This record gives sequence, structure tokens and C-alpha cells, in this order.
Amino acid sequence: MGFIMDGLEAEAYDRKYTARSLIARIARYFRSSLLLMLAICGLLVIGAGMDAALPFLIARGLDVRSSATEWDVIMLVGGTILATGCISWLCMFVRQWFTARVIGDIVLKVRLDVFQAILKHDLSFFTDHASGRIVSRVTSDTEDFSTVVTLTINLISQLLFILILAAILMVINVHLALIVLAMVPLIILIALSFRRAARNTSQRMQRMQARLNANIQESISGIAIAKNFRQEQAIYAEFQPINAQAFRVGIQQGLLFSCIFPLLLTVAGIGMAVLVYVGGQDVFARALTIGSWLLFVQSVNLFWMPLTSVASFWSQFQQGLAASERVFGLIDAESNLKQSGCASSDGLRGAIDFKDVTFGYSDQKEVLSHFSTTIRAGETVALVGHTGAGKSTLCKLIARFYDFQAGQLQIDGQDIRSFNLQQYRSQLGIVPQVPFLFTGSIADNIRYIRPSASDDQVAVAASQIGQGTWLEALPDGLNTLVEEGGKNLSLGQRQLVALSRVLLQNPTIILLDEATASVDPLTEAQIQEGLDLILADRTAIIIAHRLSTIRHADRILVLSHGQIVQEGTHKDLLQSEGYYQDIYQRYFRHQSPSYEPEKNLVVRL
Ligand SMILES: Nc1ncnc2c1ncn2[C@@H]1O[C@H](COP(=O)(O)OP(=O)(O)OP(=O)(O)O)[C@@H](O)[C@H]1O
Repeated sequence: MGFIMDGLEAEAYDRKYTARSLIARIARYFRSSLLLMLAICGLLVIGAGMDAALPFLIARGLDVRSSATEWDVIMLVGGTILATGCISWLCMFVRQWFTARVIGDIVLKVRLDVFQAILKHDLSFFTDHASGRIVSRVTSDTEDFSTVVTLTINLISQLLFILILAAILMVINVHLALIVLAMVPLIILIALSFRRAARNTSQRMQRMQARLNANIQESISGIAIAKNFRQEQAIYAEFQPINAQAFRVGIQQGLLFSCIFPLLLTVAGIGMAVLVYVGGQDVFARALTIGSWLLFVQSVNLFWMPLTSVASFWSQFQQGLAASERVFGLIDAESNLKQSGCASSDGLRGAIDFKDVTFGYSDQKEVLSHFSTTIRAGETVALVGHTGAGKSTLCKLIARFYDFQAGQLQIDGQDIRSFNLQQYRSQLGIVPQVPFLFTGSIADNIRYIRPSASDDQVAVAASQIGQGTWLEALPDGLNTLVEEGGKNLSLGQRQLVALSRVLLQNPTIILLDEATASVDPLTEAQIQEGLDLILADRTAIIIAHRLSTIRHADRILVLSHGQIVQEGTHKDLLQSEGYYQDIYQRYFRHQSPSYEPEKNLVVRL
């Protein structure tokens, strides 16, 4: 079992629901389709009535033989078959059409609910869970969810059919009908015994699907790197065992599902043999006519089919329930962010105060331990430090992407948790190292945070960054179409779009992760001008990678292992020996225009 369960464990946010609570919740989705459902039930009754009554009507038609001509009998029986066949076909057609509509409506609503729930989650949710697995819940699990709907409708139709047939069997022969009905509990018992196993294998299959999706998605998103390092074979090798596991899980599920039907048919076959035997004896004893015996056997045949499919329905129904459990688990997953209020953040000035803050991404490791610092409103603070020092973490806490475990983080003297989150975030201008651009025009991307901004406002913002000369290099200026993620633009151009976006947004606090990759000197100058413009009069926390930024910063915080080890201006820090000097020598010195490589020193600070 080890191999087959590898990587198929429940996600942290998965929950166990009872079948009853799942069904009650699924039923809520049916509410708005109530009229259609009633129409479907009506059509089911008529259709099932027609199918079940057919042998009965034929038999009765044949019974009128004595008083009518043969031609009359043929016309009567033929007409009955045609009429019931047409009505049954029409009912089935309209029913299928309505059913497709109900299923479509429900899947539509469930997908919207799941997607909305996903969007509400904070960043930690997306870093903790593979995106492929999340995608799988929105796509294939909601699809499986719809099997509950299809099966429920089928179940109702089969049950109606069984009830009508049971009544007909009773009319034909009570004694034989009771023998048939005595076997029903046995069939139901067999079906129920498959219930748990069916739910478990279905759940495993759905997790498998999610694992497969996650692996493929990760491979495709990292394909550029993989190709760069010629890792195609390694990706293939990683995919192979996962695919093999999917094969095994699929076989296991197939085996279980294919056992149930033959088993039920065996029981039905034994039942039929008993009936033929007992019925035959009744015929010999003249307690039953041959015609009625034949009609009975025919009707019992019709009776077994829906009964066995109702019984096997239960195992497939479990597949739908397992999917709905995963879907509801995602909808109900609680946010890691705990808000203490919903205060307005209008008129924020942007003073930031870390007081004894302790934070770790997991319980095992603290990234910040009793961290304290105060950033004045309007101050530009550059964060420097080795990789993993905690620079991005500080920005993520200010952006409220994560909750800290202890201490206080205050904005303008108020607990960060007490602000209306949406409103607070709208006051933050976040510029990542490699800005992500969405498909659409450059103008659409600039107005992304302020969709109401007019074309003129967008044009003004873009022209203020680097005096707008960067737009001339774009084939269609602001109307240039951006491809997925911005891949048809250079890194420098993407940064200029991101800076225009922030300028248009006009935030109170800027969180900027400077790009490490160098751009050409002209773009570099345009970016610097843009930065000077957007940083003026705003609080800015910059993860600095450029010498010019740290030189212009009001204060530099030097971080090491989540602690401030030095702070001050560039000049002050260079004059005192310590960590900053080391970092400067290693990372920043070479960017100085006064750097003389042959002497390996900066001639002027
Ligand atoms: N999502 C995460 N889950 C778990 N640990 C994380 C996560 N993000 C960062 N860390 C850990 O937190 C510590 C601080 O990371 P952080 O990204 O803040 O460093 P940094 O100073 O910004 O580094 P860099 O300059 O390389 O970006 C590191 O040990 C890192 O491994």
C-alpha cells in the first residue's frame, strides 16, 4: 500500500464530513433548479410508467383475442407499443435535456464558489499548496461533483420504475412477487458493503489526479529552466513513477467498481432461478396460467435491471461524495490571517512599527525573533543582507500576506490586524523583482489596480516614468499587447510598466524588491528617474540591489538571520567596520562609477 499512497495524503485544509451533511449541502445547490427538478420528476414518472406498463399492456392486449379479429389485436398491440415507445422517448429526451441544464447550473455555481474561496486566501495558502492541486479541485473535482447530480436524477428514475414494477408484479401474482421482494434487502446489503471501499478508492483517485496535475503544471511552468539545464530527462523520470502510480490507483478503482455489478447480477440470477422453479410448480399445480407465469418472468427481468443499477449506484455515488468533500473542504478552508477589526485605513500616513515581532513560516523555524524597528512616515528604508536574512519576510508581513505569531506590528500606531484588509492593501504599492504582467495592453496593465483610470491618466503616469521615452521602443506604444506573464517585454520594460502602475495607484507605502538582473544603462536611468518620482513623500521599504538606491535611502537596515545587525546611512555605515562593509565590498562596490577594477577599490565613496 506504501507506493500506492505516496503523495496522496490529505491536504492540511481537508476535512471529514458525514455523508448526511454532504448531501444536505449538495441539496442546497439544487434549490434554484427546483422547478426543473420537478419537471424532471414528472417526466420520470411518465417515462417509467410507460416502460413498466408495456409488458402488462401487451399481455392484456393479447387477452382480448377472443372478442376481436386478429387484425384488431395486431393493431391494438402494435399501436400500444408505438404510443408507449413515443411517449417514453419524448420523456427521456426532454428529461436528458433538463438534466444537462440542472447539472450545468450546479457545476457553474460550485466552480464560482470554489474559485471565490481560493481568491480569498492569503499568500501562505498558495505557497503551502501546489497550484496544480488547487487547479484540480476547481476543474476535475467539480466535474466529479456533478456525478452526484446525475446519479441522483437517475436514482429517482430507477426507484420510480422499481415501485411501478413492484405494483405490477403484485397484481400478476402476490406469492411470487413476495419472493422477489424478499431478495431486495440482500441486494441492498451487498451494495452498502461496498460503500466505504468505494469512497476510499474514489478519494485516492481524485488525490492522484491532483498530484498528476501538480507535477505537470510545475514541469511546464519551469520548462525554460529545465531546458536551459537540459533536465528534460529528469522531468520525464520524475513523471514516470507518478504516472505509474496513477495507473495502479486507476486499476484498483476499476477492479472494485467492476466487482459490484457481476456480484449483484449473480444474486439476481439465483433469484430468477428460484422464481422459475416455484412459478413452474404453480403452473403444474394449475395455480397459475402459463401466460401469467411468462408475463411475471418478463416483468421480473425488467425489475432486476433498475434494482441492480440502484445498488451499484451507491458505489459511484461515493465517488461524487468524495469529490464534494474535497470541494467543500477547499471552500471551508480557513484563512491563516486573523483580523481583529475592520477599521478604515483612509488617510494613512505610513509610519510602520515592528514591536518585538516573532514570525516563522512554520512552527519548526523562526525567521524573525523579537524583531523591532520603527520606520517614519515618508522615510525610505533600504534592506540589505545576505540571502535568507529575512528581507522579503519583513515586506510580506507589512503587506499582510502572513500573520506573525507574537509581538505587534503597527501602522500609524494602530494594530495592522485592525484595518480593513482590502482597503489597507490598496494603500500599498508592491513592485516585485520580476513584475508579472497580465495578458492585455500595456495601458490595461498600468490601470490594473485602478480600473477606473481614464486613458489620459494612464498616459500621464506612463509619460512621467523615464519621461515616457520607453514607450517609443514599444511597437504600439501603450496599446502594445502583452503576452502571457509579459514574456514579449524585456525585464526593464516590465519594471517601467510596474512603476507606472504604482504611480497611477498613488499608494501610501511602497514595498519594492529591486531586480537583481542588470538592464541597459538607458533603461537603468529611466528606472532611477521613475523611482525618484514614486518614492518622493512616501514610506518606502526597498530590498535593495543597486548602489544608487542604498545611497539615496534615508536609512539602511542591515539584516542577518532575521535581526538588524547595523543601521544608518550609507556614509555612516561605511565608516564603521562591520557587516555592512563586508556586504558593500562583496555586492555593491562594483556598481560604483568610482570603482577602479585594476586597483580593486573605490576611489571616492
Ligand atoms: N514560503 C516560505 N515557507 C517557508 N520558509 C520560507 C518561505 N519564504 C522564505 N522562507 C525562509 O525564511 C527565511 C527568510 O527568507 P526571506 O525570503 O525573507 O529572505 P531574503 O532576505 O528576502 O532572501 P533573498 O535575498 O534571497 O530573497 C529563509 O530561511 C527562507 O528559507
